[in-house]
Amino acid sequence: MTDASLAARGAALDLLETVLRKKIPLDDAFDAHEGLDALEPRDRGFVRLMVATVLRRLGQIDALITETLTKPDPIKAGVLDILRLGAAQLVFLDTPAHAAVDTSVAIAEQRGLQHYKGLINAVLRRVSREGADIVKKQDAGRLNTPDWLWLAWRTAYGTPRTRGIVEANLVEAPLDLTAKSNPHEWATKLDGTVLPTGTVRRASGGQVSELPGYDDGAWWVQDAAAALPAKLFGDIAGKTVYDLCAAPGGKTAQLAAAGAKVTSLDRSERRLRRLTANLERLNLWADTLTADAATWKPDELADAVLLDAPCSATGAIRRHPDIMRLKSQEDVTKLAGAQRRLLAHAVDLVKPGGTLIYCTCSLQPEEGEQRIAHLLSTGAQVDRSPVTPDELGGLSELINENGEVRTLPGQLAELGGIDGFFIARLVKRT
Ligand SMILES: C[S@@+](CC[C@H](N)C(=O)[O-])C[C@H]1O[C@@H](n2cnc3c(N)ncnc32)[C@H](O)[C@@H]1O
Repeated sequence: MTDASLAARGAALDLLETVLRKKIPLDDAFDAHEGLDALEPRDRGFVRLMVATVLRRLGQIDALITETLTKPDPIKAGVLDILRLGAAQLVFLDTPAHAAVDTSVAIAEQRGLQHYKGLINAVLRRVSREGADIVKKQDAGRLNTPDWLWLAWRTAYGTPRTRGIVEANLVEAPLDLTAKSNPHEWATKLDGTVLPTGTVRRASGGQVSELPGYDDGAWWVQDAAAALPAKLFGDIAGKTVYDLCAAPGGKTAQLAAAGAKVTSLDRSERRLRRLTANLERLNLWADTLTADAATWKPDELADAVLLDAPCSATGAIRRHPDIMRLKSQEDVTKLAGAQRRLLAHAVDLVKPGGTLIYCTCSLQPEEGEQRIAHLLSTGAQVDRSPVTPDELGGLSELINENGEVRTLPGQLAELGGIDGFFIARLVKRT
């Protein structure tokens, strides 16, 4: 057991505790952890993989631990987290048994939990012997999905499509990139493929910043579904666009690359700094502004407005499994209220005849379909402008009966799936 392997497990334990108990998103916890910089990139990658696997498979792992516990007594949170990380390595990450068990016992010692070393050793040895058979019999998709999400998705999409969502959420998403131009050329250079919608897709893994074209700003990371809203403005060259919730800037970059005159707003100064840095790398330009999009009053109305509203992000669980452990139905209700206010105000920022696109990376109808239905029921001066299959590379299954885009993670499975997204295009009445 090396110092590095122990340090990696220690960092993973810290991160798991930060997400599960302090309710801090994994990306933020990762950025703030001081010990990670001392690790090799490969070990840092393994830390993230261990934590993401526990968060993705928490229901299965907890059921497995319960089944293999020698005594049914409740276990201390710190001990449980060590067991969870150990079990994830043994059953899902193919870590050799001695490495997973020995490091787990050593971490317990380091954290003042020496009293539990015997229990950790016994449970993990049993998991290493019986774990694979036990998880084979589990209903993985259902066990790992919190009840509130399972019920909400079944109500909205029915059981077969919910099955598709939860199965897709078990697997890490591929790496999707938007190329500034020539996606086919970049797909060849990056050993990827081009999806019907134009996204360049390659298998996940490795350091993104080491890939060809990163330093030259030839492309940026953006899920295939997240790349759709900006495309639905059509030919946007020379038009004024307000990107109201813009950071970290994936959609601003698309609009700027397409020749639009973009003003990018975000309430968070910190996130807006990331947007500026991203645009700099890409050699693209937009006006930026820290402001509340629910009240911001520009001097002029825009040809086009994009509202990529803050949401529960339940469509992005493949990439961010922590969402399942952090969000609740109360969050969805609260966010829907904010979206309602942002959407009503966004209508007022569009010129007559101009286009408003509303989108969220949520699977919850309260943050998608219901927001548009509600807006239209209030008599807002906009009409739906239905999306047609040719605008999505022929993928008609991504369009609902109202001409809105509704993607589900179980769709396009043969191509590697797609994040869950909702997109509505509206036109301001003249
Ligand atoms: C879904 S993210 C946007 C992603 C971005 N459009 C992209 O493509 O990279 C939502 C953003 O909305 C911002 N936000 C939340 N409430 C806001 C408000 N009232 N006014 C402006 N920005 C807001 C958040 O800081 C966050 O950066």
